[in-house]
Amino acid sequence: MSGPEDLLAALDPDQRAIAECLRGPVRVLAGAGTGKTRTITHRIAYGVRSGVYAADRVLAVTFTRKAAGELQGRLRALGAEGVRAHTFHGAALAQLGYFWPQFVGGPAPKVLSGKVATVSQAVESQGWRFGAEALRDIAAEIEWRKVSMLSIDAYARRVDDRALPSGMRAEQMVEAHRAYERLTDERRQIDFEDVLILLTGMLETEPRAALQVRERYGFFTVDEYQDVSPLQHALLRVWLGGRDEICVVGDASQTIYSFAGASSEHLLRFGSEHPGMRAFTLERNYRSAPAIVRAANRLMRDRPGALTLEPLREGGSDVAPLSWFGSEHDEAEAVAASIAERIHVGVPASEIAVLYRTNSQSALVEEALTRRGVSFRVHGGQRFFDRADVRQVVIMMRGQAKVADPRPLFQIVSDILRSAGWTAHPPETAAGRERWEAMNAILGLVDEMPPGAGVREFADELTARQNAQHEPTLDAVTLSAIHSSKGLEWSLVHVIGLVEGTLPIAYASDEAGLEEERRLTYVALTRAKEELRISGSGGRAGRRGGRPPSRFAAEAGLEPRPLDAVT
Ligand SMILES: Nc1ncnc2c1ncn2[C@@H]1O[C@H](COP(=O)(O)OP(=O)(O)OP(=O)(O)O)[C@@H](O)[C@H]1O
Repeated sequence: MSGPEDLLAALDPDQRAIAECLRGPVRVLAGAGTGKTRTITHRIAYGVRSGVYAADRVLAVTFTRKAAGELQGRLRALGAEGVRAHTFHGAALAQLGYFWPQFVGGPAPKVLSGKVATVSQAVESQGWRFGAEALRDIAAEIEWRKVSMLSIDAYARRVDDRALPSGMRAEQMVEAHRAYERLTDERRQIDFEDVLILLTGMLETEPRAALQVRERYGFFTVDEYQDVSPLQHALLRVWLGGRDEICVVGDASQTIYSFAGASSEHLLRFGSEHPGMRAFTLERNYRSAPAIVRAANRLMRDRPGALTLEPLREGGSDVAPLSWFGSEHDEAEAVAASIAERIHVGVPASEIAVLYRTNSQSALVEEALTRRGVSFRVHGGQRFFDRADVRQVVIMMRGQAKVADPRPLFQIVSDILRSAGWTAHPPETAAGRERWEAMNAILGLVDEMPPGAGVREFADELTARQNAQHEPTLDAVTLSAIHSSKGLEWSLVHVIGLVEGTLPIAYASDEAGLEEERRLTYVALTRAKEELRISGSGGRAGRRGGRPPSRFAAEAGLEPRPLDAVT
């Protein structure tokens, strides 16, 4: 492998200055597509390979397992193997499991996979009945209280300012919180947020535990820092224990989890918490064609903390105005037809995404794509390496690695896939197709192996990817909620449902709510590299209606032309 300096050659001067600033505190304000992930991975790899960081003392933190997997994969590719990339939750869970037997005794309590079932029982124990939606709202409210670090009494003092499910009184909501906590205590269960709360408390009160963590981790990097919650922020502070070896990167315009307690204030006020801060800004956009960057800039113009992106790429066509349809059904059909046509002319399916505000919007597009035989993958569904068929193949590959096999790697791998049911031609059904694409993606990884690699190296690569949840690219169109698309990019992006009531969503009625919807739209638009298509429809499937186009289309300069509009 080349020397550490070569790593810097892949960066522009601004990015390079950040990579070379290896000691904290460092804050990077980076607009969409300006290479912030590239910059922080190179910075970490440069620090490791130049000997400033010991790889096993570096912790890179992100918000989703997918992002952590990506980060881990990119670091590995840059020769920073031993660095850990985790979500806050993943890192906290591992530490809690480690310290609990030492400082509390016995195994750590079981973590609930979700709250709604327990909330439902808690509500029932009070003799109340609420529908499924209200139960989800109560669970979300419990989450919000915990990530905001409010005790139930402190919450009770603020409950009057909170939006509650219809028919629910403020005292009932507070009592629901108490009943939920009683139930989980009795059952010795903890939830997602408790993991962070308990670990933070333990590190604050057990100096020996704090010392161990601080010895273990000396250098912290947090990606997407604009979405840090007060609870995550508190945990980060105890991890640091007064040290300044931290680099945070984020973009206030991409804060899309305020509803769940996140706040870009931590990013914007980082300097007052870390007075020696070295501040950097990245505004050159490498990702998107200029017309896409212009639309994104227009949408965010004059918003607090917004950066103005400078398009670096040249060419590309204009972004077409909002396509407006009579119904969601017609919109889904048109989007699927256009995608099928683009694939037909050679755009890889893996470079196409359909993004939407709420998960329920994907069903019509799924149907329309299935009818056209287009493979797709719903992002946020089952994780690649959790699929039973993929797990089986990984095990078979490890078994095969134990025997000396002189055949070329491609042949060995395709034979194993065949014995797991893979065929050279795709099956017709959607489920069969999904499985086929998964097998194909494994075969595709053979091409990424260095020349001369054998089945043992391949099995090791699969295992490393499995451990890091670093998924291969599937040859399929991605369907994703905008929230889950953060950090990702595709050549062609369709943003559907740009309609008042959907984006912005109906319940975002106050200023803060609308601004969050605007940022969500900004995240969606800035995922596109070459081509961005936006659409909406006046009527809901099966219903007549007259909802107008989203205000954000006009604000981005993409309002429907009068001729396109169907009223
Ligand atoms: N110096 C560079 N030279 C060439 N391409 C670059 C450079 N920096 C970034 N890019 C490209 O720009 C795109 C965006 O980079 P990256 O994914 O790191 O951005 P990001 O800032 O994390 O984006 P976002 O915040 O929107 O998710 C990628 O395709 C990346 O390869």
